[in-house]
Formats: sequence, C-alpha cells, structure tokens
Amino acid sequence: MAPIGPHPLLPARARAGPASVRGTPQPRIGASSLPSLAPSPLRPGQPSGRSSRIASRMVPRGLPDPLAVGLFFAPGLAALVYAFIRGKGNLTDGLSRLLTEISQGYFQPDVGGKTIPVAEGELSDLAGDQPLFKALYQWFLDSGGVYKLVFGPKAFIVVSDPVVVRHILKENAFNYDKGVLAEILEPIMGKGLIPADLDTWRVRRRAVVPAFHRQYYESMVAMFGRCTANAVAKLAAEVDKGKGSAVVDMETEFLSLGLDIIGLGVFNYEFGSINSESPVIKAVYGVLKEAEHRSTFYLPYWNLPLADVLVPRQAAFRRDLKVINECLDGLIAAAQATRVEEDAEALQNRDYSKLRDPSLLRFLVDMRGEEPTNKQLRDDLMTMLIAGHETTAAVLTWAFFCLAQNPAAEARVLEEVDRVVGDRMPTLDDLKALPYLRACLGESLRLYPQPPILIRRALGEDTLPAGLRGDPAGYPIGKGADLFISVWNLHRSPYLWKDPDTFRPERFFERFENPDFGDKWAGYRPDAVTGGAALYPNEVASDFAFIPFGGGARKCVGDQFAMFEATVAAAMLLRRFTFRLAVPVEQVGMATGATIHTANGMMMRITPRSPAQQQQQGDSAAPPQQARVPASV
Ligand code: HEM
Repeated sequence: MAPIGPHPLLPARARAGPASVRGTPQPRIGASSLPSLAPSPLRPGQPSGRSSRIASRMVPRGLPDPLAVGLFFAPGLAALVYAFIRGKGNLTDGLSRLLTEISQGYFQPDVGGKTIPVAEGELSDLAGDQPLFKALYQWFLDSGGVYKLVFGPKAFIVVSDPVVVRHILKENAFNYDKGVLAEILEPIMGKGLIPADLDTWRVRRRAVVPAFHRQYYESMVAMFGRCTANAVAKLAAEVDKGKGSAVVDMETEFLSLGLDIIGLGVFNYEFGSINSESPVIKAVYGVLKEAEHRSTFYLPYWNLPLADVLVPRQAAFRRDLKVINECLDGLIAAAQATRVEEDAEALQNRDYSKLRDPSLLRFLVDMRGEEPTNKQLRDDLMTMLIAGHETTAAVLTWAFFCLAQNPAAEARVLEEVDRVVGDRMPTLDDLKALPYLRACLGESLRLYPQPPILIRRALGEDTLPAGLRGDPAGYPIGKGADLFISVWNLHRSPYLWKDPDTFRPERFFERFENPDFGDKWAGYRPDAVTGGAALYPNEVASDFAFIPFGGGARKCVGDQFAMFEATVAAAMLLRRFTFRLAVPVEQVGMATGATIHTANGMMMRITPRSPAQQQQQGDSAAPPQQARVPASV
C-alpha cells in the first residue's frame, strides 16, 4: 500500500511558488508533494532484480570473473542507455518510461482501461515548478476529459468531464470506494464516514444526516456570529495597537475561527483557539500535520512495527491522537451519562434556543434506535472535526483574497451586507437575502476547490461514459482501477465556463450551455438553485460541472454548515474592516493537497470601515446589475 500523491481532505502542504494573474494565482507545487506519483520501487521479480540475481549466481568466489562482471553490469548499463535515449536526455523520465513499459507490458493487468488515451506524462513535468493539478490541467486540454497517466507500474485515470463524473459519483457510485485515501485516513478517522467500509457507512450516514436540520442550523448560525464577534474583537484590538491599521495573517485567523466553530458545532467543546492555545489545540494541529505528511510521503513506514515508538514524529502523532481521543472520550462519556432517548423527529423539534448543548454529538447520542459504540462516535466526531475545519477556513481565505483584488465585487457585497444585516449578527433568514455574497463564496470555491482532487478506486468492472468528444463506446475499466476526479479541471474547464479563470460571481445568475455535449450535459441552470434549502450553486444546478462538495451518495454532509459559516463570518468581518493584501500578489503563493493553502500566509492590511464608507458603498454599489440578481442563487 503506497499513498498516491496529494489527496483530498488532507492538508498536504507542498510549498509553492509565486502567484500571478488577478485573483487566480498560478500555483506551483514543490517536489516534496510529488513522491507518491513517482515510479514505485521495483517489485520482486522485475527485470533488474532478476538480472542481478542471475548475475550474482555466476560470480565465482575470489577475484571477479570479467565475464561475470560484464553479465552483472551489462543489463543495468543497457537499461540506463535505453532510458537516457527514451527520456531524450532526461534519465529520470527515461527510467520512468522504461519502468512503465516493463510493468504495463508484463506485470500488471491493465485495470486502467486499454482504450483510454494515455497522457504523455513525464516525471519531470510533475517534479518541476508545476503543481500536480496544474499538470493535470494541461494534459486535460491535450488529451481530453478521460485520460490515463502512467508512472512506473502505477496508472491513474484522470477524469475532468461532468458526464463521466456524474457517472462515478452518482449513477454508479457504489462501484467505487475511496481507495488509498481510506487507507491513509483509517488510523486517524477509524470508521468515520470518509474512510468507512460500505456497511458501516450506510448505518452511520443514515444516523448523521438527520442531525443537520433547520433548528440546528438556526442555532449554529447564532454560534457562528458569536465566534466571529470574538475574531472581530481580536482584529479590532490589533488595529488599535497598530494605531489605525494592522497587518494580519488572515489564513491563521480563519483557521482559529474554523476550529472554534467546528468544536462547538460538532461536540460542544470550547477550543477558544482565537485567543489561546491549549494542549488539545496543539494536538489537533499535530494530527492534521501528520495526516498531511502521510498523504505526501511515499513509503508508508508508519505501518512498520514499532514505528510509533522509534520514529519521533510517529511517537508525537500517537501522543497527539491520545490527547484528542481522551478529550473526545470525555465528551462522549458525559453525553452518554445524560442521554435522553428520542426519535429523530422529536429530536429535531427540540427547542434549540433553550438547549445548552445543541451539538451533533448530543443528537447522535440521544437518537433512539441507534446504539453506536463510543468508538464509533469518536470516529464520527474526529472525521467531522478534520473534514470541517481547514476546508471552511480555506474557503474564507481565498474568498477574501479574491474580493481584495476585485473592488467592484467587494463594493457590491458591502452594499448588500450593509443593507441586509447592518450591525446585527446575521440570522439564517438574512443569509437568504445575501445572494451576491453567497455567489462570491461559490465563485472562490470554483477557483479554489477544497479539495482540488477526489480519489476513487473501482470495486468492480465498469464502463465510463464517453463524455465530450470521447470514444462513443465508452471506456471499460477493471476492478482496482484508480481514479482522480479533478475538481480543479472541472471548475476551470473552458468547455463548462465562460472565462474560466476569471473571478466573476455573476456567472451563477446566468444560464450556460455547451451544445457540443448534445443532450449529455444540461449546462448550468441558475433557476435550479433558487429558493429552498439549496442557496448556493451546486452539482445539481451545474450537472456535475461544479462539485466543491462532491455529489451523489458520498456528498459532503457538512456543505450547508460550512457555507452558512463562511457567509456569516464574511458578512461580519467585511462589514467592519477593509482587507487589502499587504504583500505583492505573487508572494501569497499556493501550497496544495487536500485543501489549497497559501504558501506564505495571507498577509492582509486591515483598516476599520468608517460609517461614511458604509454610506458611500451603499450609494455606489451597482443597482442596475443588482436588479438582475434573483432573490437567491
Ligand atoms: C467548505 C467546507 C467543506 C468542503 C469544501 C468540503 C468538501 C467535501 C467533499 C468534496 C467531500 C466529498 C469527498 C469525496 O467524495 O471523496 C466531503 C465529504 C465529507 N465532508 Fe465535507 N467539506 C466541507 C465541510 C465539511 C464540514 C463542516 C463537515 C462536518 C461538519 C464535513 C463533513 C464531511 C463528511 C463527514 C464527509 C464524508 C461524507 C460521506 O462519505 O458520506 N465537511 N466534504
């Protein structure tokens, strides 16, 4: 089992280079995040191993026989020369190709589908300045919406076509599991929803989904407001200290805010990370860091016996996990001790305005008919803690980045927020009246999807549909085929979006179609998001062109929680301060993995907004355009 490259839901932090272009930094990934896509070490029985064993049998004791020496070295030398020629002078590329040819030809059944176009990938393309998803993007433009990337004995099918994505995520969802992602996450999340086997997943998904209900959201929106008020107070103090303005790393601030919110929302635990750092907070960040390490380190050495004793970082990971587990176990025990059993409907009708503990944990423990073990509850909580923390913080980080560089959009958001919310804390109903802010958050998630890639492994044979300009016969694949669904490619596809690299929230109010798809892809339909619970653009309205929360059976359970949180936080912070990048845009950079981090922090200069500015913004925001925006996105 070897990890396969930066994977979704884990914060792999590959250092990146400069950003460029308005609102769309051109990310660069360091070689450190790539080893998992490098060729695998030779398996026993592969040619060079075999030839060296043959040769060693022939070398007599004493002085080496020149013939034996020749036999020993000749195959290796020939391989090197061949690799050098095949790689057009680049030995690494040549060796990678050689390994690919050998392994594909002789050792591995082609589970990746023989008819899928193969992208001519060179290892150097990935190990250079480019981020993984950027390299995947170029190959998508060259090779189409379904292509195969072959490195050494490993092949990945990269999917960037909404018709094919719909098939994998929705139409034939149960033919796929999370593959290597589940293997990496299992030691941390156990049988939580993300890595769980299908049987456990069915039971837990059925239990968890009803816990996200209207009353819960109302109570959460109020809590988001209280936590954001703490962040506002902290920033105001910084501004005071700086005599009128301050430079702050907003990425760090959003991470603290996100941690406080997820702690309260999921298990009613006050991390208080905006203003302090406790051992539990340190342990949470330690575990996140280890998850990142595991997602990008090639050899899963942590599975070796005693690794968690002998390797310092593994020992630290074990200690961190113990700290978090003890904290969660304590919370679970307290919730179990005060259990009041009710059926789901009664639980949803509790008066949340009076509950001292409105958390998901309370709901899950009190639900009649569900008797999860404490271990299962711990796995559920840990999964939601990790899945819901950095992701939401990253949405806010990049949304502020985009808005700071798009003053017209920012002015329009401010007009909306001033008019609808004013100085109050937003309510759930207010969020419905903030369509433009919601579109801005959707737009930054389109440009900076968290995670940029989803991973799947086929549990049985399947035939992927052709998609746009694909083989009309489709693409048969075998059991065990590994797939990357490139959310980045979908979200920036020139076949699915007008001006795909431009920050333009208005797009979510406009119909988009591409007749080249025929009747296979319905395009983007803004009316499909209007009203009801679906306040934000999603996979249904875009027919799987916009999938920031995945889609189908394994769609994120926390999508509304996250978007409400981001909307409340953005409204309250933008209303109070003006945020401008304090460094040149190229310096922000990107670090990629599960979520897209900045490479160097999101350093922003913060100044308070004056009442005069608020008035001015209200007067100057573009009412004619506003008139075109429907009541909700
Ligand atoms: C903006 C923030 C978030 C983003 C972008 C996000 C994104 C995603 C994505 C793309 C998936 C699907 C992964 C796949 O199909 O492989 C997912 C699954 C999941 N997310 Fe989120 N998520 C966010 C916030 C949250 C929050 C706040 C929670 C919990 C409160 C959460 C809990 C989960 C869980 C439990 C799953 C697994 C669902 C299943 O397999 O049944 N997420 N998320």
